Amino acid sequence: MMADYTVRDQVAVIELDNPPVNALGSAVRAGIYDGIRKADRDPNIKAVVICGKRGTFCAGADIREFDGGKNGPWITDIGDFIDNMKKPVVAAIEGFALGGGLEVALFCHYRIALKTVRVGQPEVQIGLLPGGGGTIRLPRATGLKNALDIITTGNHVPAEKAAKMGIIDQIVTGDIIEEGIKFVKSKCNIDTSLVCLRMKTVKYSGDLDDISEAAMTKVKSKFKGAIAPIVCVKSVINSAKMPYEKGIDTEKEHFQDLRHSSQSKAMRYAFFAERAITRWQLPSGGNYKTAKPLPVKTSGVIGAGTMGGGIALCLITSGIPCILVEQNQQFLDKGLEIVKAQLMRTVQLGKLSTEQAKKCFTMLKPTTNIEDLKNVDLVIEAVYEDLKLKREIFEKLDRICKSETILCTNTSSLHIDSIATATKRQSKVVGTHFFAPSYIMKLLENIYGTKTSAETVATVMKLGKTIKKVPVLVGSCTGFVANRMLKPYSEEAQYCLEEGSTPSIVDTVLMDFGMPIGNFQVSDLSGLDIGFRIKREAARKAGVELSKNSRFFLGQRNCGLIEKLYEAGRMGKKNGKGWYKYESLNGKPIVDPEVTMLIEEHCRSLGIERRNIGSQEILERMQYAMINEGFKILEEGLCTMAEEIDVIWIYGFSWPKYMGGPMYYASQIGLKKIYEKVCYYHKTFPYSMHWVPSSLLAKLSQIDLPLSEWGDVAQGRKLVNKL
Ligand SMILES: CCCCCCC[C@H](O)CC(=O)SCCNC(=O)CCNC(=O)[C@H](O)C(C)(C)COP(=O)([O-])OP(=O)([O-])OC[C@H]1O[C@@H](n2cnc3c(N)ncnc32)[C@H](O)[C@@H]1OP(=O)([O-])[O-]
Ligand SMILES: NC(=O)c1ccc[n+]([C@@H]2O[C@H](COP(=O)([O-])OP(=O)(O)OC[C@H]3O[C@@H](n4cnc5c(N)ncnc54)[C@H](O)[C@@H]3O)[C@@H](O)[C@H]2O)c1
Repeated sequence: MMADYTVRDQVAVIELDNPPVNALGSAVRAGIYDGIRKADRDPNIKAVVICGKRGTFCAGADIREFDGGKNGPWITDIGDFIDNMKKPVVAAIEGFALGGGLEVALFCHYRIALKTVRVGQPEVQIGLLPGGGGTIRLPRATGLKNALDIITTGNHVPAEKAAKMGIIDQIVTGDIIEEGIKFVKSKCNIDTSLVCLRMKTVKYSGDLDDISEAAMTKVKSKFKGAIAPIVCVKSVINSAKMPYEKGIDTEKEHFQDLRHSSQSKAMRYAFFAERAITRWQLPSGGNYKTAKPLPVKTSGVIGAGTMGGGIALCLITSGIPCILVEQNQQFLDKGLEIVKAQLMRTVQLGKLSTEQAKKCFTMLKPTTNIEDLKNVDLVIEAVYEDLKLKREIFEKLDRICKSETILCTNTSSLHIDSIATATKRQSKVVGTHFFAPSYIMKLLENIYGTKTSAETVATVMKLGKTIKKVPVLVGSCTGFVANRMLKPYSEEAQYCLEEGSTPSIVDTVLMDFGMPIGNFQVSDLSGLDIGFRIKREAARKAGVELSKNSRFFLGQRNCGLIEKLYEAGRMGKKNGKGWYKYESLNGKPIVDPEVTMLIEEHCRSLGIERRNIGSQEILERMQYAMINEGFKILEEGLCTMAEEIDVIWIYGFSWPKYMGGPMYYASQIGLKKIYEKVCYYHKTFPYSMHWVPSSLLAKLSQIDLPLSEWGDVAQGRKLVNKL
């Protein structure tokens, strides 16, 4: 049994024991169920304490069991039994009480917790609803409003707040089991039916239908396309509408439906993918197990522009003092204003108090003297994307900084070695690629160079977690993984325009698929000048003319629309006109007939016949081109597992988690079909290199292997028979 049963001072102590987080698998549920029945039967037992081993109560149901058919008692059987017990039962909580863990605690007559505890119902984040009575009992403990908020967001609630909300009865200090025993013994003479949540009514104010409608509207706009939040709202509302038993039965039906839904399966995949990517390894052999991160107690950021200011903010809000270096006072003042404004916004959103924000700001030391960085543990460079400038800065840093300092670059495209070779400490140079807006976006693409040490990688992987990002380790190539995959995706979008589509049609197709924002809206946000400059730089490097009227550029298919829009002064949202027009800086994109005319004129001048392109074709071309690139990335060993690519798309480009990421999506469509389509488009568009089929994709399309093994095949760790 995975729950220990001991007796102390006439109190039965049931300790959940399932490493590492006491997940509530079938054996644990059986252990609790047997334990409470044993305690109830035993006349020498006066009360029961339920708690967890290893400093934590329980992180909920064992997610790995959801795909299989393991049985054991249903979780609410435990609740039904406790509800009828005369002996008081207390949940003594330390660490986490999440999902089914909180539900077990809500079955108990009382809940006590250490101050450091966090409780929550995070099921919605894996496409589920609380299926162990959470949607019916939590509203009875804390009222409808709080329960709706906790259950539809999945956010953790700290113990003291949970106590104010009525979820926790008492905050305690000291040994949690001792405290539990002391607490529950003081309740032995109480009529348990009076404190049992089943017997309580759900508190709310206003009209139930209005509350339901408002909650539905909120989740539909906040979690577009996701089913689970909608079902969560329905079930929580049921707690006030239906008798207890009916609410519980309906909740169980909803839970089973969601458990088998494609959305929940994808989100469960994403949950484990996020954890799998922490087990990184370098081609040179170092890995997450053997390498020890260096402490980062102080930091520096160079460049307080779009990215640097946000990066500095990530550091200081995580308690790491930061020296922010700019080239002159004017740029520094401008950068500081942006940092201040972002901090204010954080306060407005309730994420930091004014005092906390003030304290953070004191951790920022602005300067125009790069020499001030001499003693910091780690520096992140975020100056213009200019190799010569970056090399100069790294050469300087190498001279100035203590020998242990790790030097990071936020370059979005340059090879790490091309920067690292400016120093005599290549093992300590690494890419830390943040995504705009750098304070908000969760992805941190960490890039190793040929000589980057495992210790350096371990340090930036740990730093990523410390600053609340999702760090993913990748190898170095032009654009790294995220931007390299984005390129064919965006290029196909532009080709669709010149073949007959429009920005709003393409964007609508993508948003209907589940992307929060379309390709051309993103392009307007980043600024069309960026795309234009990248092409101009490529042309300069190759020593050729950038010709907007040529259908070929560097031997490949070319679409000159960006150049034409740029030339027409359309920079994107920043000047109110790009692929769309905007009435204000915060305005919504509006279809602009001028752009439609510009596209049509572009086609006329190049003799391109326009046609109707269906949404399926738009989706396939953008996504399959990018997925094909993903397989090439795996093949080249720049990622070691397909999960890394999916996490990059979820956190870098907001790919809907309920679709699992592009590689997972490919696995659901079937690699045979993807490969055939890639071959078809390659034949149709022979001048787009991104349609050259990946040989790994070709190989995998002939065998049926789970996604978790694609990286092994790519790297030769798993040999597959030649077909
Ligand atoms: C069929 C019968 C159903 C009964 C009905 C149940 C109804 C219920 O309402 C449904 C649920 O509870 S749904 C559940 C609702 N609960 C949640 O969604 C909570 C999910 N968990 C979390 O949010 C985080 O893990 C914590 C915040 C707990 C710890 O964070 P941290 O300190 O950064 O640690 P970390 O790195 O994150 O995890 C360490 C290791 O533990 C692993 N593992 C963790 N939880 C697991 C689980 N529930 N399961 C399995 N494994 C779980 C994790 O994979 C990793 O191992 P790996 O080998 O490396 O992959
Ligand atoms: N903007 C994005 O969306 C984005 C996303 C990811 C990565 N990046 C990368 O981040 C880096 C910075 O980009 P950005 O958009 O923040 O640029 P930016 O132009 O907004 O900011 C660059 C800043 O660097 C400062 N700077 C230039 N030379 C300096 C020097 N010698 N010493 C100190 N400061 C100096 C400039 O004054 C400017 O404030 C680039 O490498 C870019 O490729 C940008």
